[in-house]
Amino acid sequence: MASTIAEIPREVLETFARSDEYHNSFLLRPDEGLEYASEHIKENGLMHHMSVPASQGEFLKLVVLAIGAKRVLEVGTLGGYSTIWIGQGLPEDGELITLEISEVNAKVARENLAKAGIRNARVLVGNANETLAGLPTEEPFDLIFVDADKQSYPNYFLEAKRLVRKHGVIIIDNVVQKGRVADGSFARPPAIGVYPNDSTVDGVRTLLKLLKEDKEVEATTIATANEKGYDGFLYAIKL
Ligand SMILES: C[S@@+](CC[C@H](N)C(=O)[O-])C[C@H]1O[C@@H](n2cnc3c(N)ncnc32)[C@H](O)[C@@H]1O
Repeated sequence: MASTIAEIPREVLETFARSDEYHNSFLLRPDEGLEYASEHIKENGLMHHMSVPASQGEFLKLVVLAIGAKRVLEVGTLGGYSTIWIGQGLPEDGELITLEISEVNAKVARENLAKAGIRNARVLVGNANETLAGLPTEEPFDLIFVDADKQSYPNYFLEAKRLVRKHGVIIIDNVVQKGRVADGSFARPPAIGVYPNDSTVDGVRTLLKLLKEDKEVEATTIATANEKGYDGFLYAIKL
């Protein structure tokens, strides 16, 4: 049985993209560093479609500015596109740590960050599950942005909650996935018979179950419709 929710007609996707582009044309300023990064990510064969859309990058920067963040942690760097947006919101003495499993991606990200003039960012290479476990709680983060392998989301959330300050913000990307997360035909692994099996969906579902029981955070899902289709991110505050 194929999922019906996941299949968004092309005309609808085009409407999302057109609308996003229209709004961006009024709200986003051209930025050489970000434009260079997008191209450099493509030239190096990285999966550029995995970078956040520009409107979401601006949102991350706005959150950094709104909460006066000085220490930010990102899980999932790719080529550093979202890292640049976050870095642009940070003050001179701010600190940004971004975690990436791939040495190749990290190299491209470091080049992009240097070109964009983001000097206070460090890319730490390794499996984020292990890197996070080694980060101390003594210097908590103001904002943590999670955008890596979805099956690790439950652990990334628990680590983020441990490492973020009281009333700090945790943003977790791709929690809607074109509606697949809420689509019962995507079964928990191991899937059987005709049912599709998707561990990225399962990671988000487990995260949502954790949040339902968690009295230490307040959270909501912000759905997004843009050039990348229909998705959403989770916005949480540690109480
Ligand atoms: C969606 S991309 C990140 C996009 C980036 N935040 C942006 O918007 O520009 C996810 C990244 O997470 C990395 N990743 C996947 N599993 C990981 C893991 N276990 N530890 C650290 N990084 C991981 C991937 O290599 C990939 O570069």
